[in-house]
Amino acid sequence: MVLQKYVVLDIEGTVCAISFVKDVLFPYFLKALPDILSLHFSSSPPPDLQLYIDAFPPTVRTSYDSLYMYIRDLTIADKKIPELKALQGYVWRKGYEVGELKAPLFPDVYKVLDIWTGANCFTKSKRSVFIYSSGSVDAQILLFAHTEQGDLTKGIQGYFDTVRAGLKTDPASYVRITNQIGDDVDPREILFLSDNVNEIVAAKEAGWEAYLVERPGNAPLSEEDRKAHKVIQNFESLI
Ligand SMILES: CSCCC(=O)C(=O)COP(=O)(O)O
Repeated sequence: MVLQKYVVLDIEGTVCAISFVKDVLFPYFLKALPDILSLHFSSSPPPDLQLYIDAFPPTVRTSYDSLYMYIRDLTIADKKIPELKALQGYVWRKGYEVGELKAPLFPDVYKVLDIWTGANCFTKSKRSVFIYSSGSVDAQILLFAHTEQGDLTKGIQGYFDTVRAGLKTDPASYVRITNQIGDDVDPREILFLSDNVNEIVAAKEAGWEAYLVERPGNAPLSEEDRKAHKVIQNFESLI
């Protein structure tokens, strides 16, 4: 039996409700988008914004309307593509910094993160915690820095997104993360928690231990999923 010294957490549907992303973060982004694009097409666009916009295909960057519709449609379809995720993080930064956005993590997440990584944690309970999400690394750090219970980033050892690691449904991404966590890390020492069964399957193929997380508001799990994978409803069952 191998002890899982490392825990890798998905975000949406695992540490916070899907509704925070779909009903709060995405609408915030869509509301800000017209102003952001007007700024980009103005006579003095901010240079940092230019970099984010330049990542979109040249054919859609030709006018405000085509770029607006392209980005809006990608957001509504919840496309997990890096240029969209990077721009979303850019827009959410202001929302978090002015206090308009705060991430409501599930109560057990705060409690268990403290047990795993807090200053008072016993050696036996200690875990190194990492995040792996389709949201950009910048957006992940913002979220954990602005939770309803304050800044949790001190307890998190590292962040992975699809740019750093690859697609979450590809076993090779989990192999890349294993190597980035440390040269001598045995994949069996890593526990992955996610609400997405395809991600759990990919992580297991890379040799990780992986549990499905069932939270209120998530898509229902099939009987087959429940038979094939360990399912948890609360991180407290891990301590
Ligand atoms: C941390 S960014 C907000 C969530 C997000 O944009 C997203 O795509 C969530 O993806 P996940 O892989 O965490 O389900």
